Amino acid sequence: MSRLQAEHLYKVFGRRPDEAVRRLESGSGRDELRADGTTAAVIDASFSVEPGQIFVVMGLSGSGKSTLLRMLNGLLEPTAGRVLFDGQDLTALSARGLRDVRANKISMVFQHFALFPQRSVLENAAYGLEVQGVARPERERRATEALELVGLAGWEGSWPDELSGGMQQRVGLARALATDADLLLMDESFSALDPLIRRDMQDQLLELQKRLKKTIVFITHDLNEAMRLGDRIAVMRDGRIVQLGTAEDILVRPANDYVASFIQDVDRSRVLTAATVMTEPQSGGEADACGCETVTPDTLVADVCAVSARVPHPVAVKDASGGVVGVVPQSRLIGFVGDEPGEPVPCDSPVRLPERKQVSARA
Ligand SMILES: Nc1ncnc2c1ncn2[C@@H]1O[C@H](COP(=O)(O)OP(=O)(O)OP(=O)(O)O)[C@@H](O)[C@H]1O
Repeated sequence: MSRLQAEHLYKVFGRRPDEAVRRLESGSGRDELRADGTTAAVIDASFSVEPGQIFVVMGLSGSGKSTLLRMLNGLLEPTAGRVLFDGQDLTALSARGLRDVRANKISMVFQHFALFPQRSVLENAAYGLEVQGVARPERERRATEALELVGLAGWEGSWPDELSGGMQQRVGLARALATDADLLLMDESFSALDPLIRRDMQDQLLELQKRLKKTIVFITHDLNEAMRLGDRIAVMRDGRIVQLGTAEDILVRPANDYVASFIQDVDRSRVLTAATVMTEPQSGGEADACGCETVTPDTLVADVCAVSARVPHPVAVKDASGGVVGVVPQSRLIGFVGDEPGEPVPCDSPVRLPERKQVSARA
């Protein structure tokens, strides 16, 4: 069962929202409604998030990301549609039932760290557990563990203003992890950080995720961040999800001109993998017969290029059991960099070079 499902979610702000949904369903656009003073923030959003997945919602400012996220944790009631969490319809829960789910099963990590300045790092990390009513010794033990997970062991007694931005965000992450919630909702969590620290946090999240296997919905306006983090990505525009897929789907098969224009500046060699460029291994070929360097299907194309420069023949792609599942000839890599999917064409008028005179070694 999916951990989280959104079924035909709509959120309309303003007058007569139900009528607005009917108009949207019968083809009216967001701009038509806006002319009447109504904002369609989210229009017909459907998707599911599997346990252990990082699901990224990416879009420009005003595209509806935060509104969507707030419907996923029940902070906002959808105008139409349902949110199912482990099969349970959040939209049908009582206020109390919803509070329980939010306190115990869902954690939020915000862009602005939302730390209490007059509480220690440990108390901040334990805050979610305090809300759950967990006794002090137990919550301090779990908060200490969570701080260790995010690399902040030893900082428990410090105050938030003694920490850098990146460290403060890690306290926010520790707070979310300490509650043992199954679902983490991260709203532009790394957007306020400097680029290098941001990258560091992305790496750390991916590293933690390998161990913890949480289900994460991550909101961002940054396509590169979406591509680095997302197992699946929903691209939003003007309230609608315009494409839903893996980073590879979006890069290789953009759904429309809007998505295509978005991906123009993405360095594809740092997103796409050997699996996208490899060809069938030829039986009896060199790739599986030698001890040269090899790659795995998920090696980034940029790294395959580096290996290819060191290996005198197509690079072998091996799976976890060591079997060759494909090869990457250098011409494929050059074609990839130059965005040329075709094979080399034979030369139609080879130029004959004059034969070189043999130069005697003794001369
Ligand atoms: N409470 C509200 N009342 C009226 N309109 C709202 C409300 N909340 C959001 N909106 C409108 O809904 C649309 C989507 O807003 P939302 O904040 O969800 O977008 P976003 O993609 O998260 O943008 P940002 O990245 O700037 O936060 C915007 O046009 C916004 O002005």
